[in-house]
Amino acid sequence: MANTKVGIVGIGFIGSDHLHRLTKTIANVDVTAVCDIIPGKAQKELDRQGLKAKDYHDYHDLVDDPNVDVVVCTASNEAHHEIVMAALQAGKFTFCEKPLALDAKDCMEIIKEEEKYGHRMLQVGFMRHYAPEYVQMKQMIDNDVIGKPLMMDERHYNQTQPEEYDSSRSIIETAIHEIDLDHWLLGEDYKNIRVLPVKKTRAVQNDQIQDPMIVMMETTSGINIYLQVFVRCQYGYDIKCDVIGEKGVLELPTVPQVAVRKDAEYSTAILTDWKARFESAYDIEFRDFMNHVSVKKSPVGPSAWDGYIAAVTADAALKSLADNGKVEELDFPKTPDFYTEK
Ligand SMILES: NC(=O)c1ccc[n+]([C@@H]2O[C@H](COP(=O)([O-])OP(=O)(O)OC[C@H]3O[C@@H](n4cnc5c(N)ncnc54)[C@H](O)[C@@H]3O)[C@@H](O)[C@H]2O)c1
Ligand SMILES: O[C@H]1[C@H](O)[C@@H](O)[C@H](O)[C@@H](O)[C@H]1O
Repeated sequence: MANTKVGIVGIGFIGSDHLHRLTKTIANVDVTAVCDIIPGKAQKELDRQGLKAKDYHDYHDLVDDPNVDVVVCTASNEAHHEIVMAALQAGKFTFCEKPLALDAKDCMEIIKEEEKYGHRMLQVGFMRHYAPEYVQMKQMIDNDVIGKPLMMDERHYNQTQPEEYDSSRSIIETAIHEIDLDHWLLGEDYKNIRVLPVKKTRAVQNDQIQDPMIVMMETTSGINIYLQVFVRCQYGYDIKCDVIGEKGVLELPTVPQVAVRKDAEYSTAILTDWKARFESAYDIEFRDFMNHVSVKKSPVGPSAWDGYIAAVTADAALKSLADNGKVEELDFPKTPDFYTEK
């Protein structure tokens, strides 16, 4: 069988990483085209990785290229909606990094476009669904290992983010992982969300940016989730997830690192970025996505509907933050059959 031809739009940090993954780790794929809005950026990355592919500057050309079967969108958040719409309109299976779009309204437009095909065409890059440790947590919750979950205690810390990374990105780009993940882990919708502005770090010189922040969510059965988001914590990339149940606690493991005993110290390293922390999750995610779309089967990973649910919740979170932590009630439409049919 011929290799599947992939085009990648947006060759920044994760675009370069997925380019490497799709050419070196995932079998039976050819990356035939790349595109970045910044002239020369994609070509420079091709050269750095010793690869050859068509280099476009306008994503419309990549999407319409008959030598591209599948579109991977790794462009900046604000470009996702237009790129995904164009890819779907061109009839291409599409992988879009999270968030699916900037808000729920744009996600709904994507859903309407996808529904025209009568089957799923799109997967969203919520790769934690593929991380073996989260998969195990989900199985343990489903198998009642700790009884009914009562609370969750989470941390999403980045070592740093650029000056322009504002509070809204902390929600729609950072907290969106847990917003999506927790509802998948627990198998419940959210009832409400609030975002508390807390004492700010001096690591950002812009008093309009709220960093850190505390995101609190409650599910329909009353499970309370407490998530600290801190995108300039300075010390490392630190992800925590505890699920506290009636009979016990599930703890997300930290990535195993060799411990060093030396000079009267005992230490283990902390990772500094998402690339290393979730490397295997990204690999498994792409293997699964490509296994399906390469034989023209619908992808089965996180869907546009998951992207929409996360965006509705993120919209409410932004509202809460603007309103000094007011509780925002959430109400979701029933999941369309389209997204539940196997
Ligand atoms: N799943 C994850 O864990 C994960 C990790 C990192 C990033 N992401 C997501 O991936 C996306 C990219 O993040 P990044 O850190 O690589 O950002 P980045 O800024 O390094 O890269 C984005 C690239 O997209 C390009 N771009 C923007 N608009 C474009 C357009 N219209 N056409 C073509 N190229 C365009 C930019 O020039 C840039 O090179 C974001 O949406 C982010 O949320 C997801
Ligand atoms: O806050 C970052 C997250 O920790 C990563 O996992 C990526 O999603 C990245 O896009 C975000 O900026």
